[in-house]
Amino acid sequence: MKIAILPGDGIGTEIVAEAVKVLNVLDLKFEMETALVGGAAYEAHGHPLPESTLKLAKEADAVLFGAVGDWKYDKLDRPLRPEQAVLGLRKNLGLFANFRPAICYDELVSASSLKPELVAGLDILIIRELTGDIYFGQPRGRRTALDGHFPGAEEAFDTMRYSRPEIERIARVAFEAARKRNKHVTSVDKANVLETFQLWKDVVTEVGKDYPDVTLDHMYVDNAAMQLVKQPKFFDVVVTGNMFGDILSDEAAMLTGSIGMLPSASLNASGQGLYEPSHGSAPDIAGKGVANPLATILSAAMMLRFTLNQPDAAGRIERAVKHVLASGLRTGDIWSEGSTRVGTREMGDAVVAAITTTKITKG
Ligand SMILES: NC(=O)C1=CN([C@@H]2O[C@H](COP(=O)(O)OP(=O)(O)OC[C@H]3O[C@@H](n4cnc5c(N)ncnc54)[C@H](O)[C@@H]3O)[C@@H](O)[C@H]2O)C=CC1
Ligand SMILES: CC(C)CC(=O)C(=O)O
Ligand SMILES: [Mg+2]
Repeated sequence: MKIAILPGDGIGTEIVAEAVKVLNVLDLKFEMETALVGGAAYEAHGHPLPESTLKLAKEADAVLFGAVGDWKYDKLDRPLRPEQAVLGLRKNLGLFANFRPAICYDELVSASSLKPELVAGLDILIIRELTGDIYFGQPRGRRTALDGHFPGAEEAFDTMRYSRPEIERIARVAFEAARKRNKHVTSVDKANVLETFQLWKDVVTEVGKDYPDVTLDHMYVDNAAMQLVKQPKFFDVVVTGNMFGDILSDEAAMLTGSIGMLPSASLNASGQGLYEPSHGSAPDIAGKGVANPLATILSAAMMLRFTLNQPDAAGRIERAVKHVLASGLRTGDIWSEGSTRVGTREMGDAVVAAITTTKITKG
């Protein structure tokens, strides 16, 4: 089992180190190879996604990714910006299906931004299409406007687009996932305004006919943003496009206590995957040793379950995380009165200790 380790920038290096530490105590044989990506790769090689990093990612069974980006790269041309590395990996590896589970652990109900009764027992799966939409659509660029409100002015444009097969395959992923859960899919769109999402809604509805056992409803994205905080437990599986999924998953993170709790898996058609926390490089706290590593550690668990076929090991990590939370340890983002504040490394150490010294064994 070969894992490409791509820590990236900012807190990426701190949180990935903790996930690697956890993987190393599982008594499994991994070959791990680390490479630069994002701003770190730009500094060293002049490109955020060097050929050697891409090759490593393609050849590995799975990629464990931290995060990329920093405000200091804001003035770089877009193709050289660190964020292009993660977009490039997603596109090159064909990672079209992004799973972002938003689970509110019992111990973190009080850390949620919502009232306890709204989030206790919360378990939502956001399935975000990851290789299409306005993030990848062509054409895009800058030009002098020929029409519109200000002809002659400089303008910028991006293109939102989805093809029928792209929608169909992500819809199937969502319905299949719902079958293993509470058999409820909410497709989030903006079909009242956008042609792209009218097609989205039509195709999801058609695919839904193959899944009569799954309840399908459709919701406009503005309403979905509201319902997520009004009655989050209405949702089971949410399927949506790249941009709406990006935004809604950060919102859903706060229902679980923190963006530092939201793992993710990005899979291609052959089950190869890139695993990363849903958050970014958090330049505001980078280097301080305070970032929450649990989203990355839980992403490593997803990697073991989804790609490396090690469900027992994945379960051990997940139970260890619960054990650590139950013992009262909290990084700053999930801290509340009465709990014990720890840093990134102590949190990783505690998960390792829970795996190695407590009764969190196989099975
Ligand atoms: N997949 C990736 O590599 C992503 C990269 N980015 C990039 O990251 C950089 C920063 O972006 P932001 O908008 O600030 O989003 P961010 O997700 O990095 O941070 C947003 C807020 O959440 C906090 N936060 C994030 N992760 C945390 C953790 N594990 N523990 C505790 N607090 C945490 C940060 O301190 C910050 O206050 C930008 O360059 C952005 O483009 C953003 C999202 C994803
Ligand atoms: C570079 C961004 C699209 C990454 C991001 O915000 C995400 O994947 O959640
Ligand atoms: Mg995001």
